[in-house]
Amino acid sequence: MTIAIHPSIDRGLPPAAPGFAGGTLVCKCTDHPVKVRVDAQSAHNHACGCTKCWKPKGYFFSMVAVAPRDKVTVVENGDKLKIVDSSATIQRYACTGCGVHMHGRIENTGHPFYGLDFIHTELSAETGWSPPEFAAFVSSIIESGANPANQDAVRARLRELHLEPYDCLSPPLMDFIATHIAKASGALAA
Ligand SMILES: N[C@@H](CCC(=O)N[C@@H](CSCO)C(=O)NCC(=O)O)C(=O)O
Ligand SMILES: [Zn+2]
Ligand SMILES: [Zn+2]
Repeated sequence: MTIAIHPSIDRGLPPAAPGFAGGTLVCKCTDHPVKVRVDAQSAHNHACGCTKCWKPKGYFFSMVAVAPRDKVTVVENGDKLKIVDSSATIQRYACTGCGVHMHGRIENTGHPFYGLDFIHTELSAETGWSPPEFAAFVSSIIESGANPANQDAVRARLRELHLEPYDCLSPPLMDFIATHIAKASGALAA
């Protein structure tokens, strides 16, 4: 049996559409859904196995990307949103009706990813978003209850999907984070 990763990823996603400029994320509530407009193409889309990112019920991976925070606007029913954990680096705004995370925001201006909001493009009806490029925090699915004995098979399935598995973020993103930290500490010239 094929290992399930994430419904949209298992189904297969189209490539990014040239010139694609965003869409509207809609939560799962049938009544008064929360809507968030993203006026930009997504970047760094990835499958994330961490315990914190929102994922569809029954799956161990989320699909999460980033977009500039000034391009992410709550347009309808924002009163239903609540921050899941205000002490987390990424403040995830979840719908109190259905539990879906609509966007995650970093308020620490010194953070390497400050200025970017985390979004789940599967919540949008538009097609053309950038598809996932890699799989992050794969070992972390064990923290959500995945059987450690299946990890080889999970990584093999991710590779089959052309999503190279990592246990943190991808090497370019980890290098970006380290470079930011080195410049802030003075280890590298700013
Ligand atoms: N093993 C932990 C890892 C959690 C973690 O560090 N998650 C990353 C990636 S989230 C999107 O890629 C992160 O940056 N977290 C910051 C935050 O969540 O505020 C676990 O699984 O919980
Ligand atoms: Zn909702
Ligand atoms: Zn995550």
